[in-house]
Amino acid sequence: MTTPLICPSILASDFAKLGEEVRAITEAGADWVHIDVMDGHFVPNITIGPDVVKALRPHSHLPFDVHLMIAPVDPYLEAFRAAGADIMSVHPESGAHLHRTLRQIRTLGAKAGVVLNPATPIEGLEWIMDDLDLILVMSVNPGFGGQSFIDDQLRKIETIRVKLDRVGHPAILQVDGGVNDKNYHKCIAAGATAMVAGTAVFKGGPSMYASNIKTLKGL
Ligand SMILES: O=C(CO)[C@H](O)[C@H](O)COP(=O)(O)O
Ligand SMILES: [Fe+2]
Repeated sequence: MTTPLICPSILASDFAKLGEEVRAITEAGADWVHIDVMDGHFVPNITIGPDVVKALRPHSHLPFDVHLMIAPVDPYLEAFRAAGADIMSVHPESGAHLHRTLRQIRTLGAKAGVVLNPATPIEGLEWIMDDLDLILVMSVNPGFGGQSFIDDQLRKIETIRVKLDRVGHPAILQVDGGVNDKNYHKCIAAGATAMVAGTAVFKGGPSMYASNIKTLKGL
């Protein structure tokens, strides 16, 4: 079994100390920094904009994995890329032309990800495979941290894993929402290669980050 990438979601960090928190997870062995961008319209919560991403950029050399939960998303891609986003993941529901959006992300020099909500079917993936670096399966409905993992989504991960392997597609298969020390191994067994975790990484404060990350890696 391969060791998954751990992508702590800073949504669960102390927002009064964001720079410190990003440095702390970087030193604790995180692979990517997952940044949840919410607009209070596509999802019922408001979080981080490009200026905050830009301010955080000097605090870590790790890839910034920016999960865009905003609609429309297209007008903001350039700003997030300029602010330091390395991976930008979008929901099909956040714009009329997903294919164009994914191409635009790559044209900007970032890796392109598509995010599937719990109710979003996987059938549409077939037509965007050539334009994808990452597929993110949401194991909660997006909008908030600290929700419970929806077990059904393991079947979605498994199905996508089979499809990727069948054609040798190199996309990263990421899971986001409610990932913890009780279910991480199920995500890995289903074929996920990257796991987002907010609550499970930040619980216990900075002295726990390294051991929390190690646990999720199965080490
Ligand atoms: O995209 C998200 C919510 O929309 C977050 O990345 C996710 O909820 C992570 O937090 P937790 O691990 O606490 O569930
Ligand atoms: Fe997320």
